[in-house]
Amino acid sequence: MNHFEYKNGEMHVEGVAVRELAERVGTPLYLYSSATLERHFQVFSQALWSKEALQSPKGEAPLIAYATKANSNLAVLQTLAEQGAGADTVSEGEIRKALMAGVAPEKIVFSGVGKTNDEMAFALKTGIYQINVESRPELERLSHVAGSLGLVAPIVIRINPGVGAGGHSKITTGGAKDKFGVSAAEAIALYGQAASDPNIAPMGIACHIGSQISDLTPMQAAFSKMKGWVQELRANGLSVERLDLGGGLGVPYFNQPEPPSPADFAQMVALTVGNLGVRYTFEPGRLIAANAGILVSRVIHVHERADSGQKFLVVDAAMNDLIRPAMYDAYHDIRPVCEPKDTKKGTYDVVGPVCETGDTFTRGRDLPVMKAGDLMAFMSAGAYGAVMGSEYNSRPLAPEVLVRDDKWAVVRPRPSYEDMMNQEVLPDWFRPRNMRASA
Ligand SMILES: Cc1ncc(COP(=O)(O)O)c(C=O)c1O
Ligand SMILES: N[C@@H](CCCC[NH3+])C(=O)O
Repeated sequence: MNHFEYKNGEMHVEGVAVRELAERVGTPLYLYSSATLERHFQVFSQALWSKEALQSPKGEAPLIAYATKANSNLAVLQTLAEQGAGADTVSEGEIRKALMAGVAPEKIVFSGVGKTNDEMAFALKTGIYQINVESRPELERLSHVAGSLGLVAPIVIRINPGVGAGGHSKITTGGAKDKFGVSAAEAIALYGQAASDPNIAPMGIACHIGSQISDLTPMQAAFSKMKGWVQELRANGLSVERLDLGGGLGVPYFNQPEPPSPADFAQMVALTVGNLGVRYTFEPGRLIAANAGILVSRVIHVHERADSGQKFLVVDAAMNDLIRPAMYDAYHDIRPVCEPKDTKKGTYDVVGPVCETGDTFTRGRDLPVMKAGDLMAFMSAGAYGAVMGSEYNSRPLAPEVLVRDDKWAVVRPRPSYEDMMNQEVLPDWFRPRNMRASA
């Protein structure tokens, strides 16, 4: 069931008309469907939870740690926490948000190549499930931090399997030259070192090879290498209780290769690494959030070049609201909020007001004919949308609205210009003496 549908010619999110929300809250704005978030989490989790080969020896189901970075709005996190989601986090801020949303510490994973000592200390004191260690200096610092707190750090070591995959080179993480994780040989040496360190409890290994992966082949290749390394560690007399296989499964962005379903993914995982005597962790982000959200924008005007006839649809959303097209040449389907009666199409470059040519959502796209004031939606914008927003060009961050059935709530308001500027004022004492208010 799709929760973004046209009813009486108008796009609705669940039971709420998008036009009405745009009028009440103003544009640009992000809209999320609770039902879609819940459904995506359940479909993915059930696919993995239903596989007997993926139960741990103690009978635990895999931990599904939602990759908070995809959309860390607290209301979104809370919605997912209520479904049983854990959280894959990459900063103290994300750990704090996950906790505030009600995710239990024992369901929180902390990844990232540059955790600071303070962040490590916070994670340890919180008692999270595991820290995914990505390098030797990190392991050494973690040992020191844990020792000084009198705590033992539960870790897995992130291996860079040398198999990169994903929708763009900037989001491929498992290639041998990518910054994430250590080589298998180094991981095996580090694991041994960790096992003899009283401040560290090595629990297993982790990998995550990229994002927007539309083919199971590279995942299968990486996972089967991971299985080999679990066996190698055990052959060295080391205990391995956990295997974290990351996230990365792609979503159907309109006009792109259809990615494998969660059921196909679960089947591949069970066949490749099932029954390994470990507890599994998965870290889906985009899969849960991307198609649960849209960015709604209004056409400011249509600029038609007099000489060439090139038409620019100038809209009030910009690259500061949704950076994916500028950063990864990403494709987002664009739909009118109100279905036009006329089936005529126009060919448009859709651009925002920001002073960069990169602030172009698409070039030469055939869309229904649009005019100033019309509303349109960038589809599949629930993941890596609002979270990557900035105030570039002094534009306030777009507000976020969560819908459930026929109810809605602003779950992050648009900041006022005063809020935006309050922090940036030059203190009086800093100014030349003769220019101070007190002078
Ligand atoms: C370690 C880790 N886990 C999970 C994810 C989530 O990826 P995705 O949103 O593609 O599922 C990422 C992002 O690529 C990541 O770096
Ligand atoms: N921000 C990226 C995904 C990054 C994945 C996180 N490691 C995107 O919008 O596609």
